[in-house]
Amino acid sequence: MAEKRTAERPDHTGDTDRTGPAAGTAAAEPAATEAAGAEAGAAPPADTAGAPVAVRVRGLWKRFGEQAAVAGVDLELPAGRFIGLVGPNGAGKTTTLSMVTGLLRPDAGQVLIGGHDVWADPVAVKSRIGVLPEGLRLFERLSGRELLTYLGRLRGLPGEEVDQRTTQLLDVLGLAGAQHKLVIDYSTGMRKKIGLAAALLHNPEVLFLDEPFEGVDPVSAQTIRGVLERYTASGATVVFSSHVMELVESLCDWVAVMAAGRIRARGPLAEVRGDAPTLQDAFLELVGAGGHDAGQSLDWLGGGAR
Ligand SMILES: Nc1ncnc2c1ncn2[C@@H]1O[C@H](COP(=O)(O)OP(=O)(O)OP(=O)(O)O)[C@@H](O)[C@H]1O
Repeated sequence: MAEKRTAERPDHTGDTDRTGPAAGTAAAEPAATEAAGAEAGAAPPADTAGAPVAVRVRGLWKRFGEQAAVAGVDLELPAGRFIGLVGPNGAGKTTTLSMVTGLLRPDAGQVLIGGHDVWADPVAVKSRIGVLPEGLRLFERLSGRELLTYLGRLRGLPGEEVDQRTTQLLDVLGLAGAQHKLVIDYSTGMRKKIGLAAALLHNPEVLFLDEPFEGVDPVSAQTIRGVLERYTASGATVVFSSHVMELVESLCDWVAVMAAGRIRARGPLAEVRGDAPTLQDAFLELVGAGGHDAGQSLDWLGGGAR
């Protein structure tokens, strides 16, 4: 299916950062046939309609063997928004976020955050972003407080400031009672919350969260929501991936829908949803799941003859 809306958008004249692939990007451009099938070579998208851009992605590719996990992603994410990256299993969300945050080197393409190239200028980028990746690895033998203190000092924050922010974050996220417990003994939800605290500690401009609500109870989810809403209200940007459409619909004001390594639609939530009653319906239509066999072929499953 063609991209849903961006073609109608006016060109973004303030977009001066669109240079070719960075010197720091690793491999050569993918084969011309593949690039032609995606967006490479086409005019870059004008996603943000003149709004300040927090993250600019150009021609991003990643292959694993024969498979193109990310197949020519061009994307501009507007600053100060709550942005949802949604897509079915295996769509390429994690691979994209890993490349955007400097955790995985792309085969081709460029990512700019605050105008800095993620691969050519990693220190400048890493001071501006916070990341809560999928399968977060933590220093398990530190307590929650020790972990935050250590990471805060690594970020170059003064000790007193780290202490104060650590106390506040532990308190707001409901971890004050567990601050002296070793991280290895934290539950899944507690790990998400300490990971979020670590990602927020240096007050980044852009926060990337891969499935931040997975394993988090409803009370904690509400707390996290509050923290993130306050954060975006101050002009910062949140980019998060999720499968839970209701959550994306209730939290995000801007979404990008990804399937088979490509962006299928992007823009303000209401525009991407279009005439569909819910984002879930729009999503199913966009990713072509409408005619999918929802288990009817499993006629042996359930009651009756065994
Ligand atoms: N390290 C890897 N080696 C080989 N294939 C990989 C690797 N990482 C991802 N892939 C493949 O790339 C594709 C995209 O995976 P990715 O994890 O980015 O998708 P996703 O949209 O985050 O999926 P999910 O919602 O299920 O987490 C998948 O087909 C996956 O099997």
